[in-house]
This record gives sequence, C-alpha cells and structure tokens, in this order.
Amino acid sequence: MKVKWYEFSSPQALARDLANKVSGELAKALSARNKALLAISGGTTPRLFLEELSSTPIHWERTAVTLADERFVPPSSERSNARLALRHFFKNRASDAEFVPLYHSGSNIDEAAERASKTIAALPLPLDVLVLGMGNDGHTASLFPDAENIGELLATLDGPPVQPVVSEAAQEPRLTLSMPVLCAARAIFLHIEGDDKRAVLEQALAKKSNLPIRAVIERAGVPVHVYWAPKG
Ligand SMILES: O=C1O[C@H](COP(=O)(O)O)[C@@H](O)[C@H](O)[C@H]1O
Repeated sequence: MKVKWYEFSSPQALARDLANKVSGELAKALSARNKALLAISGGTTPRLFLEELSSTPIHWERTAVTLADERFVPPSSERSNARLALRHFFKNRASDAEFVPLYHSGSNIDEAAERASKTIAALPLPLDVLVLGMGNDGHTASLFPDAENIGELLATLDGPPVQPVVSEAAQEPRLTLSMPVLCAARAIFLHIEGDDKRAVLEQALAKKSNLPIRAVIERAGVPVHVYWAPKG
C-alpha cells in the first residue's frame, strides 16, 4: 500500500513536525501558483496541529482553506468542524487565510451539499494539501462505513465535489469532499493518535477490507503520509 509512516513520541512533537511539513508543501504550491488550496479535517485530534500551523510563516493571504468534511450543524454548534478551525487555526499568521466553509444552511442535507459543491467547484482544484483524520471505525473525511450510500461514495469517479452522507455512526447528516476530490490532492497526510487507531489502520492496510480509509489510500494519486503519536 502507498503509505509512509512517521512516528512521534508525543502529540506535541507530531503537531510541530506535521505543521512544518504542511506549510512546506503550501509554500511550494505558492511558488508555483498564485493561490494554494488546503483541506483540513475536524473532530478532536487536529487541535494542536492547527495551532502550530497557524503560526507558520507562509503567504496565508494567498491560501484558501476548506474542510475535508463537515457536520450538518451551524458554526455555533460544539460539533461543527468550522468552529474547530475558526478557534484553533484562523488566527496568528493564518488569520489572513481565506476560509471556504462546507456548511450551508438548507432545508436538507442534499440541498446543503449542492450549495457546498458550487463553492468547492469554484476553487482552482486539485487541493495542494489534504490533511485527513480517521475514526476508530475506519471512516475518513465523512466517508462512514455504515453510510447509506457508501458503495456509491467510494466508487464514484466524477460528480459533485461535495457529497451528502447519512450514517447512524455519524450522528448528524454530513457533507464530505468526494473521493475524486480527496484522491486527487497533490499531497496527502493522515493524522492519527493512539493505539486503537493504529490497530484499525494496520488492519485496513494488511488485508483486503472495505474500510473507507483503505479505499482512499488505494485510490490516492500520491503516497499517503501517516503521522502517528501515542495519545497525550
Ligand atoms: O467525525 C469526524 O471524525 C474524524 C476523526 O475524528 P477524531 O475526533 O477521532 O479525531 C475526522 O477526521 C473528521 O473530520 C470528523 O468530521
């Protein structure tokens, strides 16, 4: 499988190294093009990394930052990935970056996905850098193993860049970047912490599994850099 492992002794050490790698990739993109595109993940793991990244010295004013996935909740909700990004990333030097949210109010998740797709389609894709997370069930972005449409989500080769997801495990409906958008990123990092997630990922990589994380790694156009540390 196309993965490169990087292990750290603590979440702090991981966060510093990952922030430097991601800002290095963005700096390369910014020297080749006028604008760089970054997609970050939500959940609980990325806080320290986002804090570190926010202080790195690149041309954030020429960088657009979106999310790999979002929960169908407004930014005022504790569960919002946008809220996490606004609190932990869009500050320090990165306060100059442009935020491209996935959340749009709408009467249902399909309508919200259509609106988010228009926003993402207007960006100069592909993503320069994608930083994924992973849940203990092997989901990444909001590609949940138990999603009603998971077969279609993983197999799709084109279509709208943002897809709606309904899954019991996810709690609320979700918006996720599509497989083609995720897998076309020029650089892909997977940030996981703790022995449980390590075991899930190792299993997904070792044997033929249907887990979404494996599907993304298999289809990605570049090797996935796995950043792991024990839980803090
Ligand atoms: O629900 C989500 O879960 C994954 C993993 O989150 P974590 O809390 O276990 O770090 C995350 O990557 C994704 O963006 C988020 O929406």
